[in-house]
Amino acid sequence: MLKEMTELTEIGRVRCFDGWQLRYRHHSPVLGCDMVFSVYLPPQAENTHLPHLYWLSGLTCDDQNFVTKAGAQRYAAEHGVIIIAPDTSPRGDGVPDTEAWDFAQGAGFYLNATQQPWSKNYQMESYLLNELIPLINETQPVIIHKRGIFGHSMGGHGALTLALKNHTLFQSVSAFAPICTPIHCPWGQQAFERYLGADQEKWKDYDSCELIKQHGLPWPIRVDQGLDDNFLGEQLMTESLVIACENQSHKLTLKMREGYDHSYFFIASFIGEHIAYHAQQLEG
Ligand SMILES: N[C@@H](CCC(=O)N[C@@H](CS)C(=O)NCC(=O)O)C(=O)O
Repeated sequence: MLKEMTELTEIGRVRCFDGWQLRYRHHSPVLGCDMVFSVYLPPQAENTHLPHLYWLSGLTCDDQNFVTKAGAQRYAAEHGVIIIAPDTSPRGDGVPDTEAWDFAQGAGFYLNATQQPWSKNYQMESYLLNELIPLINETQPVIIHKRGIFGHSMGGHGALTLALKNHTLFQSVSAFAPICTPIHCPWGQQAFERYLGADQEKWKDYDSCELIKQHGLPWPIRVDQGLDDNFLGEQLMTESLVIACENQSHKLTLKMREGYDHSYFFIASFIGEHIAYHAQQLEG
């Protein structure tokens, strides 16, 4: 198993801000398919191990949306942080899929499915925690106790829930336009019903607002949200996160950004602030 995990094939290497934007393929025993992920190594990585961030993307994305649109490399080079961008679901002909753009391939919701036919492959939570993180620790120049996580929309939900459940594994978290309470919005309800089944009690383990009720994080949550985001009211429900944090006296730094929508133009506008935020949180 370990040997299988370490067999990485480099499929991309591009110079970027004096570092390298890399892309790898590997077989994932956890997901039962081949997976692709990207790693940005800033120039400092030539000589030393560095703090690192996992970026989780949103619906319809693979690793390339963030790599090509967010403009993160400039700031990662400035602050000396490595960024790992995984895919958003298992992939390939052998993996069950649907016609819908917001369910199945491209929409793994960073959970472990329990229902057929999804449970065989849709194990993104285990993939990230038990396979990709050990693989990165083994193969990239990362400081293993300086690990942050951030993401967008479905990936914001993933970042928040994974951080809330693993606050010794991660030391910082932030999100752009996260799905704050998937158990209450159409995207989440559709996905959780099919991945996790009808018992809504089981859904709570993947809902940031529920997890904040159960236990908070020892460090703040940082969120940016565009006020012109078409998904804000029906799908993202930022207000629920505000209330959950207020009720638990949990520190939330929320920036509502006037005029910004849900796109990567919004992410690109504030990615520098998020990377600086994580770099500071991971300092010391
Ligand atoms: N149906 C639209 C909406 C989905 C959407 O906005 N997806 C966000 C994440 S929830 C995204 O990052 N899309 C890819 C991109 O903008 O590159 C699409 O296919 O892009």
